[in-house]
Amino acid sequence: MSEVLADELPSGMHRGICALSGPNLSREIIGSKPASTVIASADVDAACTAQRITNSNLFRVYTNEDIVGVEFGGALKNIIALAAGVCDGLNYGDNAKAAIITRGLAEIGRLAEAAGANPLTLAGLAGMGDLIATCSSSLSRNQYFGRRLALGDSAETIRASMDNVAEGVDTVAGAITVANRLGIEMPIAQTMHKIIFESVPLERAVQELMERAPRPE
Ligand SMILES: NC(=O)C1=CN([C@@H]2O[C@H](COP(=O)(O)OP(=O)(O)OC[C@H]3O[C@@H](n4cnc5c(N)ncnc54)[C@H](O)[C@@H]3O)[C@@H](O)[C@H]2O)C=CC1
Ligand SMILES: O=C(CO)COP(=O)(O)O
Repeated sequence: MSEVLADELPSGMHRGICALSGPNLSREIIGSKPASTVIASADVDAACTAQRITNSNLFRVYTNEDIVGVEFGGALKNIIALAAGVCDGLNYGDNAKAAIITRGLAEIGRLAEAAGANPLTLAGLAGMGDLIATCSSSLSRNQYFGRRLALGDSAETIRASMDNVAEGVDTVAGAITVANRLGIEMPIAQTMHKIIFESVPLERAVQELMERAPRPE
């Protein structure tokens, strides 16, 4: 998103571009429940200004200079939330869900680092934090989409039935394109791509994920 803004805005405004991301399910925030987030910008002063404007006793805002890491964390976690929804919908249990979250974070980190992010950013609120919230919460639209896939609904049917956007669906294709370009393996994203865009039956796609050659963690 920051690249799109830079393309559209005059060059004098580029240094002020910030990205906000974190475990920020909007219904909880609207309900005045406490939350934390990250505002990232290559320009520390811009991030600090945005922090001053948005920080409150209910919304604790941290700054970060790694805008690439914050944006990749926010975008890619939606794909893993789709997979977490599939996992829940198939009643695979908590061990499988923890594996999806943890190995999901590993593949998000690989791609983000290859794109120039600091891997430590992905251990923070915009990475691990948002991943936990989105993969665990029944409020997540991406997780809901995954659960519906597991119930046998097609992506088109689910999309047509939703008022709002499960962003991970479109992000899957973009992430695979970037991953292929950078030579990064993203097995969970690739599995979601097979299920949503290649009509591979769900159980077969999951079996293929589990039957990949064993490797070090
Ligand atoms: N709702 C939430 O809890 C959270 C949302 N976000 C992110 O914030 C952003 C907005 O979220 P919401 O307002 O909840 O989503 P929403 O689904 O309610 O609204 C998205 C809006 O974008 C429009 N849109 C979709 N594709 C478009 C396109 N190609 N061109 C122009 N407009 C398009 C849709 O028509 C819709 O009005 C998303 O990126 C979402 O992932 C992040 C954290 C939490
Ligand atoms: O990004 C979110 C929480 O931080 C919201 O997740 P969904 O887009 O899946 O609802």
